[in-house]
Amino acid sequence: MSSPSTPLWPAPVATGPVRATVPLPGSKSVTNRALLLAALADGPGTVRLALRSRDSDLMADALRALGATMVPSGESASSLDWTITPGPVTAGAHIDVGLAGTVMRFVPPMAALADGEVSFDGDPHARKRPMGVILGALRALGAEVTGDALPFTVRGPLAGGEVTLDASGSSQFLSGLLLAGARFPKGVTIRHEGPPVPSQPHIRMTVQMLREYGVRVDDSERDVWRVEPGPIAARDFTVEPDLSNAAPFLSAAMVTGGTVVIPGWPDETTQPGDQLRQLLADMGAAVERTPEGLAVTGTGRISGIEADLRDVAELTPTIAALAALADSPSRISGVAHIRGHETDRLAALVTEINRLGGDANETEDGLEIRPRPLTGGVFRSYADHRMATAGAVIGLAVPGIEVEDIATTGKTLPEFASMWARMLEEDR
Ligand SMILES: O=C(O)C1=C[C@@H](OP(=O)(O)O)[C@@H](O)[C@H](O)C1
Ligand SMILES: C=C(OP(=O)(O)O)C(=O)O
Repeated sequence: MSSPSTPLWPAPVATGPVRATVPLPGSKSVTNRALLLAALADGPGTVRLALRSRDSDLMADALRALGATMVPSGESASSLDWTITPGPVTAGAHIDVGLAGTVMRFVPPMAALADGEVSFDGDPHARKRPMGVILGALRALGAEVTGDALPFTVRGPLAGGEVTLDASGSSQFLSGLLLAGARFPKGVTIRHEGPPVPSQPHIRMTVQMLREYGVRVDDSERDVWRVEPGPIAARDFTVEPDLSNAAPFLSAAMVTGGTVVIPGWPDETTQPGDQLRQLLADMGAAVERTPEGLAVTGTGRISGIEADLRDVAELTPTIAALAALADSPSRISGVAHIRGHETDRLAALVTEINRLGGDANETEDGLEIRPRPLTGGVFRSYADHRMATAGAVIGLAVPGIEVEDIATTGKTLPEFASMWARMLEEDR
């Protein structure tokens, strides 16, 4: 059970319909791509409104260790601007990836540009996250790599060229190779062979951002991506709000029958969190773009959902939390690979929902969740930010929920607990 090192957070129960406007800091996925592209660019550039969180700090530290000069300015609790001056990618560093998929999958291909060894390790659970596919690809492209999981070392330089891999375990295997690929002497051509690649919007995010940084990318053939060798153009880049982190706040509107507005919701975006507009509507919310931002209004009743979440896998914990509070059964499919996320999310969600008296089970590639009254108790987070926020969502409606280690939300949203409290106090 819990120990003093993982304190319990009494999840606040909503006393009425939530009415709040919740500005969100920058997207983790966009921030960490932009920082890396800026560090590989052909001159100094800026990344504005970057997320400030554990995952983005780890990325900044890694880029510094590999030779980039990273100067922060305009810092607030959860946001800052970076001025980044690239340098030659240097060997000899040890990189701590924490539990960040974007650091453990995006940085090794960049490290393979160095003329010498770079070593990697991370949190205990990071050693369990799948790495073999991308490390095998780096070997095939000419780098020397020890190990198939963390800890490992990468020794470049590599030539680049063509590689075939199975990215069904994580879209990040593709994104990592594509992001640094323009700097490989031969560029990179990646052919995916295997079951469908998850989190496709994140691959589109990678391709679009590469193009915005002046890189030529051909994604015209299904399951094949080609990045031409050439410079990455330095630029001034501004990060969008994190739409996946909007999920628990918008869920609060659904659970309490209130309204939550997220300012700055982009008209067009590659972020998978944009699909919350449809998913929450399917579960019974009214979703509206207003001049103030995206407004989600709930009725207090939540409909169960049948959804393939393969493209938006990182939303699964929040959707499962809503499903546990719904008045009809839910079936979530397409997300077998989230067993390799921050924790085995399918096992964790079933264990925690059922511990509260719920009725959930794993399927081969997802979850089934049937309505049942829940009771208070400990909701474990497994060092997973999205498990912690899922517990907070359930706690709005179920008295006595105590979320273990709410500070783990610092992975992508260090201010979560105070933002949650402010949302519940606010009355627009
Ligand atoms: O590239 C990215 O920024 C991400 C890709 C996805 O990974 P998977 O493809 O492993 O699901 C997503 O779940 C993760 O939160 C962020
Ligand atoms: C899967 C996630 O993160 P990571 O970038 O560590 O893979 C997530 O944020 O839900």
